[in-house]
Amino acid sequence: MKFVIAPDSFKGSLTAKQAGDAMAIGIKRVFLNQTPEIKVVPQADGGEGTVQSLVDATNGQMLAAKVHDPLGHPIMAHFGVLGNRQTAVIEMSAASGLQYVNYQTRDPRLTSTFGTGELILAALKQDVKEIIIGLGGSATNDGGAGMFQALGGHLLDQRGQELIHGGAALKQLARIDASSLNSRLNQVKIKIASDVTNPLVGPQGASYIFGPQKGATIEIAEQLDLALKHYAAIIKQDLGVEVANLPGAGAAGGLGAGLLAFTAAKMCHGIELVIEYTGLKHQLQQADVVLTGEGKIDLQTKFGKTPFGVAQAAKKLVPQAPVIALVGNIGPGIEQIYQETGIDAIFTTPVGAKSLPRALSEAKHDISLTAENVARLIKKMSNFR
Ligand SMILES: O=C(O)[C@H](O)CO
Repeated sequence: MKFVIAPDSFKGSLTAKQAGDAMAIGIKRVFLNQTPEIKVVPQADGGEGTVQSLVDATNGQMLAAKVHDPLGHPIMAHFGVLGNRQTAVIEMSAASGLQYVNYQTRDPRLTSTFGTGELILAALKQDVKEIIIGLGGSATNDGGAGMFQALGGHLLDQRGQELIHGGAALKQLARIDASSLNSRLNQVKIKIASDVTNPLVGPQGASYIFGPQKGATIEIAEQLDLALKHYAAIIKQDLGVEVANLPGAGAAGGLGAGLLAFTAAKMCHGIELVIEYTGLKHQLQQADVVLTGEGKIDLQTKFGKTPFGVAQAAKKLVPQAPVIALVGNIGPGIEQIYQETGIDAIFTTPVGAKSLPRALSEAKHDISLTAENVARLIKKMSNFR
């Protein structure tokens, strides 16, 4: 019997690999003497945990770089180099994420993706041939302007002065000078693993939809949207690239647009990239049971989150194998999840009623126990066949 275990991380408690290993422990307890084949293939969808999952799944390496946070303070941020040594993987939030600001300091008019550009420079120094950049969880709304400046580009106002950092300053942009952009950028492929498909501007754009979680009031969101519209117009004028309405351009405060405008980046679905780079499809061959999971499953899952991607791949390759999701919590819309994702059964893992901190600290034990129960059922059922 072959089990393929391909979960996302359980945010706040376990990495995807730790969650997968916990499931494997539970299964082994049941199939003690039969040594089933168990493949743990950690997954992610481009959001938080993507670097760790890809590094774990490929026996890669985590590296640290000194960069600047969204407000310009020096920090150490991590990125990964995959086992093939050809591919670097970055989460923009490692340098420019919401975790670096608080209620008092958050201000998307001022925060910058400069640190993400510095992380890209650190990845370029590793002599890789491609860079995967995960977008999402940002504290920024600068359209990737800071990233461009860190990479050697210049954003100039009417007087030829460099723009200061932050989304609000984009309103002053008069000219883009990409002549001194780091030349290594032309030699690498850049793939964007985006968490959303929103455009850069307009009612569904970066400022109105994601600005509020970064501290924007309605007035500030309006100001930032106008600044991004102006930025997109200058990008079109100087570089001939139309970014305003591209799907995903509004991800991570418009960093999607910046990457598409200033580099030859390709926009991809996060989970599809991760499935490809972790070799999940190969591992799924001959699988009898597929286990996946995440911290919370809900309606958003069907918009490309990890269990959805895993279930879709499994249904194509091994349609007879049940796909079972072990999750920390189930949100609304479970019927739709069953109908539209290909997941056959969902089990919550916390054992008994407990507080969130306890559920998080006991996650490993509880996930093993739930996997053990699933395995007991599978074993019994397989005896009937
Ligand atoms: O960072 C953000 O703005 C959101 O996660 C959407 O990408």
